[in-house]
Amino acid sequence: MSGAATSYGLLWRLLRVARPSVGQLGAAATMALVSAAGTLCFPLLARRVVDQLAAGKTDALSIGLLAAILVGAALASALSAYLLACVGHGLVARLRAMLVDKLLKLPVAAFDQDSTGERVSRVLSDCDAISELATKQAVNLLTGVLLLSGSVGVLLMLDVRLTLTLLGCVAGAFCVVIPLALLLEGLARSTQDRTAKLGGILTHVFSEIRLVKAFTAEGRERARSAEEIEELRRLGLKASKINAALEPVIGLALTAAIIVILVYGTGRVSSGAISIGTLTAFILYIFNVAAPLIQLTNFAAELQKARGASSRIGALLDEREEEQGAARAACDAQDGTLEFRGVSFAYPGQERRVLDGLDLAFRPGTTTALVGASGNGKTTILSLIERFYQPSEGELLYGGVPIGQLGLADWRGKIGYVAQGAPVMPGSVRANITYGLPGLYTDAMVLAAADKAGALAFIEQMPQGLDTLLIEQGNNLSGGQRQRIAIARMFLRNPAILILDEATSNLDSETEHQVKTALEALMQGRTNIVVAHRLATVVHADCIYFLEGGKVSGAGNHHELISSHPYYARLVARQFQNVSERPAMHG
Ligand SMILES: Nc1ncnc2c1ncn2[C@@H]1O[C@H](COP(=O)(O)OP(=O)(O)OP(=O)(O)O)[C@@H](O)[C@H]1O
Repeated sequence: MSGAATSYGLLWRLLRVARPSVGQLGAAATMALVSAAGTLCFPLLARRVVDQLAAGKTDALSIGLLAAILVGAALASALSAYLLACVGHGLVARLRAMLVDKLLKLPVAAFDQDSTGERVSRVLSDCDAISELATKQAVNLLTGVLLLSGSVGVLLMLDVRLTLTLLGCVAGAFCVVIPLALLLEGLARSTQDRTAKLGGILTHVFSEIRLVKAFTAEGRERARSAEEIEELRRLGLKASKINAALEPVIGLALTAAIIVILVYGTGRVSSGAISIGTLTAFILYIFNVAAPLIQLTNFAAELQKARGASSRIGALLDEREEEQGAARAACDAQDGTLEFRGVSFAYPGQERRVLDGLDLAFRPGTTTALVGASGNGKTTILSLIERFYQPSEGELLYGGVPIGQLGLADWRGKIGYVAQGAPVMPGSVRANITYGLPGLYTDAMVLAAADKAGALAFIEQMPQGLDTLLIEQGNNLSGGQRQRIAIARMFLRNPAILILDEATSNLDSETEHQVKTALEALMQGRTNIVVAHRLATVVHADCIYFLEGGKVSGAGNHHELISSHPYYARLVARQFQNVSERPAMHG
């Protein structure tokens, strides 16, 4: 299939799934046709009235009819515009909801690219282009064709020579106008792309504003945006130049057409070939011919825009979704050992293996620690457990069943992950503690969980307690408070597999003790996986995996590793001698 056919096919596919209301669209088209018919009749009636006036007669009925047609056409046009807006807004809303749904179903890997934010906002605004084409432009095409063919038909009946003169004038004018209009459309598209790019850059900058300010990188960011802003200025200026030229060109062309028709037409009136009313009708029909031609030019431009938009949306809709797995439920924690068997992994699009033939076992009722210098794949192991990525080789088994065969939601429901940064979502403290949990929780249950996590005291001190709103990224909470909210969530979630990414690293010693006690209670009977940055955290683990270069270079409990793994023994000696040497782990 050719590229053009594919993009038209995509456009059609999107229109079908967005289901514009056929009833409303039909009513809008009918109203637009009524308005076009009124516009078409108006010059003919005006001709009659003018001829009557020229003959010294006044016909109240004709004048009344003329006024009624004018008002009726205007009302029908307004109603059509309103109905089209209704259809358009509904269509955009459905397309956007569909895209958001799709985005939520994409795997984590789809969001690893740098331009994700820009792509998402671009695609969401692309919906407008599809809606514009399906509603306003489709009806414009219909009325445009009707008005143009109707007008030309009527004019030919009135006077063939004058009609050909008129068409020649209008065609000449459009030879200049159409290229300018298409150029303008291209510029509008480039402007949209650049605006989306600038939006992407600024979203990044402001979500990491602390980093920018801490490193006094305002100048660098200003320069980065300045490039886009300058390009937008250049595009805007170009568009303004064309716009500035376009209006006078259209004005001049129409005036020239009127003059030609007047000069030529007056001669025809003098010779008695046509009446003065017919000449008036001709002048009025100039607009009936010019307006649809402008509409058709717009339609061509909007069609190009919608094709571009639909190919971007189509590409997103065709992206592979996260595998949901079979409906098979995961087994219970008691018999569910989580195993990595010969697991290797390279991030999508990269050759380097971050994990290389790993064999790991995480047993129920035990705590397993992952230890290793920074960048050795600890977080990657957690991502594979969460099924954010698929292993390149080997498999993960739970209770002997490959985890890919388990229902994804069921599987993730078994895991509780307390991430290092403990991100929070915008919303109340209550909404954050119960985030993603099915069922209803009473305040008493939420507060009991907060109490166990050592979060009760600071929640009670907040102005609205559980109803206090946490702003974006939880900036009105300290790191330790965010972590305790995340831990409280775990108490309610009650997961079979508990992943702690050094969950107590952000707490002061008093709270740390409190949370550790609570965590110990929480960890009872679960499969606990701890990513440790401080060796003190792993001393009591049942098993420690020491990761180096994507492989396990040592496994065993603390004492076993001290005797079998010289590097581990050296780190322990150094860290327990001098706590300040902790960063050695992050070598
Ligand atoms: N989304 C990604 N795309 C490509 N490479 C990645 C991605 N995430 C991590 N990596 C790379 O994979 C390697 C392992 O990263 P990982 O985050 O698993 O290490 P880590 O042991 O958890 O480090 P740390 O202790 O600093 O958190 C690193 O070299 C990192 O650059």
